[in-house]
Amino acid sequence: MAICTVYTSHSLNSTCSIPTPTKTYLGFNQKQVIFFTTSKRSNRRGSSYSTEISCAAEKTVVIGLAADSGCGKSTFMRRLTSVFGGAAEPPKGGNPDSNTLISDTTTVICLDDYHSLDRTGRKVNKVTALDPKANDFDLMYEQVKALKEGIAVQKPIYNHVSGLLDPPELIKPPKILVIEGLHPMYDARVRELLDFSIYLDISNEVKFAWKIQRDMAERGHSLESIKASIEARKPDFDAYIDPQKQYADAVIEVLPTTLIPDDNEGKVLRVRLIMKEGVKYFNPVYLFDEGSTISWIPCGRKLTCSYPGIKFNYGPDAYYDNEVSVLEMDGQFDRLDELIYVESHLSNISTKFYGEVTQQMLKHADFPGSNNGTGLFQTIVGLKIRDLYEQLIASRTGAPLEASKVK
Ligand SMILES: Nc1ncnc2c1ncn2[C@@H]1O[C@H](COP(=O)(O)OP(=O)(O)OP(=O)(O)O)[C@@H](O)[C@H]1O
Ligand SMILES: O=C(CO)[C@H](O)[C@H](O)COP(=O)(O)O
Repeated sequence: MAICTVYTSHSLNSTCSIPTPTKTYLGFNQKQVIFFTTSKRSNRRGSSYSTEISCAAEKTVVIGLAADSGCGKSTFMRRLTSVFGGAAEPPKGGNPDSNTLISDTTTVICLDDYHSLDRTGRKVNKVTALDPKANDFDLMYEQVKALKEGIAVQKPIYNHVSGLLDPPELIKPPKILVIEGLHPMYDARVRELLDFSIYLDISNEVKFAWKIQRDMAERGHSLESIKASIEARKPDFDAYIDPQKQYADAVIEVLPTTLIPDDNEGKVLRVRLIMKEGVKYFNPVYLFDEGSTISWIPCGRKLTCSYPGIKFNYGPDAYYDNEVSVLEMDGQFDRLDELIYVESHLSNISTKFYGEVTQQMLKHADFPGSNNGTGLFQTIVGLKIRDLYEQLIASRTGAPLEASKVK
């Protein structure tokens, strides 16, 4: 049983399309839809959005994932949705260029959809997509808030193929809403709505290597144009995107290896999982002994390590003004099945059975980063998010948590 709020018809105003609750009842079934209505308002592009009202009892859990373009958000999302099971697909029968991915449990929306200026508009106004002036944070806030409260929204679509703003698509409140893109933690109001936040912090050297790999090899761009595009984005990236990492509950930092002196290939990576202490329902992962400082080279008899080997570090640290735990992996795995050896030395990884991390990594061995810390830490963060979701839901319904967790 849960508390449901009944919404009745309401007068519209120009800034808010969410009706005012009038009565609160105790004891409705969690999923019961109490009332349905439609509200309309105009946005600055002249479209109208309708709002569907459902019972707000089972509130959506909202996760924010921030990173620059081409920094592995889609790959991370594929790992995350896989942890929850079921395939993630674009809305059925909708715009073929939709950026949304829906699975049984999760809906991933791309914040590019809140660009208020299309490609031409940005060119005319001489702003990049990273500039807040090119994005509608009021609408982002209203819609994420509505979804969190169990209210469906008509979300705009930014079409990356045409560079235009397409007609909106209906997004229903999922169990877990992931908002991924350039600015999930930029606007304080949106930030407040997040139950958990992640920042993918890819160093310039590595970003460049990944961009070359994708945009040169797969999209036929020239080296000069890739360099120019990174340089053109850098000032706005530094001003508006990078500072968001201070707010993240978990940061996955990707740096060049230190195992190969003066490495400039960017293939072997040093990856750091920076986990904020004191976040409700999130217990940082640790290696061997919680709170200690550990350095571990696991290349003994149980793990095949070719040059330059693998090195783990773990320990407490400070990040911005926050107390954090940092787990670091430098190097790459030769054999993914042997990851179980590393997994068995990690604690608080929120698996439901022994070897679940290794199983997930083997399942997606073809995803970028599966042989190094990017894949490992993305998988672990996915499991932590599942755990956080289950704890949050249990706390709301008062149901006991299942006792099947291994770690
Ligand atoms: N962990 C990784 N290791 C190596 N390369 C990676 C990794 N993650 C991503 N890449 C490279 O970066 C490219 C972009 O990855 P992905 O599509 O996941 O990023 P994105 O942030 O969603 O990009 P965009 O915002 O441009 O759609 C991949 O095609 C791949 O070449
Ligand atoms: O930083 C980005 C987010 O992924 C894109 O550059 C932005 O969305 C603009 O997209 P496009 O280049 O397709 O017009």
